[in-house]
Amino acid sequence: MPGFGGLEAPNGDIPRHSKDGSRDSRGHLPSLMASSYPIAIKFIDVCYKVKVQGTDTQGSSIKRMFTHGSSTPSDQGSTARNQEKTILNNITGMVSPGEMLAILGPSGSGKSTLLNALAGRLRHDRGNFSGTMLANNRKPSKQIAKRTGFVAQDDVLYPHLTVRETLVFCSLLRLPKTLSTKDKISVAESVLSELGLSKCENTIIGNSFMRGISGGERKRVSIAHEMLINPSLLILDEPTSGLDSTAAHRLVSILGSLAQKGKTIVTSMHQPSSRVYQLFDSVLVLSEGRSLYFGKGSEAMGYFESIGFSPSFPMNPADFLLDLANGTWASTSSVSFLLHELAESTRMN
Ligand SMILES: Nc1ncnc2c1ncn2[C@@H]1O[C@H](COP(=O)(O)OP(=O)(O)OP(=O)(O)O)[C@@H](O)[C@H]1O
Repeated sequence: MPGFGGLEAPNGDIPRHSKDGSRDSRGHLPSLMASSYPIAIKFIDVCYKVKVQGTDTQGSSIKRMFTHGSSTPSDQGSTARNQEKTILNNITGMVSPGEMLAILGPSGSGKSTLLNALAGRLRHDRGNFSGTMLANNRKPSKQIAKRTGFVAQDDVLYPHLTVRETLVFCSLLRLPKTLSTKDKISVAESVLSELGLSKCENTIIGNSFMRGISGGERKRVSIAHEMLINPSLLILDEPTSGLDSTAAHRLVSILGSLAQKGKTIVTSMHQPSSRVYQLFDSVLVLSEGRSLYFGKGSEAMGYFESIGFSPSFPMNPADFLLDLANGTWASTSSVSFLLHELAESTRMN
């Protein structure tokens, strides 16, 4: 298990790009990919509940639509009432600089909600958030938010621009005025090559009507877009969705190399291959908003075996964990049974 100590942030507000655009002894801009401000994240007992509207009689609101509001005898007495839905239920974990944490779980298990919570993007007016969220052992500040890059599931890119134009345009808009135009362009070029986009730099982004770059390249452009501001914490929601396993492996390898440069990477993933799974330092497995496992990816199978859950033939660990989270692994492995076993083993340790 990763230690819970976390790195202390350096004192003061260290700029991500030096304000005067100063260069090192060889005349280069400061390294863009190395993190000058490491961020360690801890989240403890995170809960998120939302109010959803329910009715006493199932389907009565739909029936009312078809009967133009006139109530049927069976509807009489049914009233709309607010029910509370728990989307995240006591989720605890941490990730340090230099590490990649993968959040795994079936569709609807709460992965995106947790990522939004970690990025400070949860709408508090839409739900009730509780728990502790710490960045470098303190309440996340605005400085942390500025150093956080978020790559959403659905990217928004201009289809008519080429890859290079996209990144240069974004660099000119997002980087500080104190950097010269030439330096901003060189930042864009450096990110472009770091993410392996040089081959397609002059191809348009495209969309469903105009053929452009491939799906994998598109995902890398979205990541590059965030990398321009040299974030210390990079959060990605399903960056490999729609990619084949080779492209997914390539993309996650790039994320791994960013982590090795001191960045903190948190990513959700739907169905990683075993090759991709090996690249994760730690994994958090969610099932219906509850945590089934948090720890080193390499120790997950051994852990489940120790409490009586192991596949009868060699399996991709990610597939096995997803089967557990879905409750489809074996007849006795319903999620509630598994959670009961986990609770028992925690109580005994
Ligand atoms: N504001 C909200 N109001 C009501 N339900 C919500 C709200 N936000 C999320 N949910 C529900 O919470 C559950 C978790 O959603 P979330 O998007 O976090 O899941 P996910 O694991 O990321 O799913 P996917 O892999 O399909 O993207 C879903 O059932 C979703 O419908």
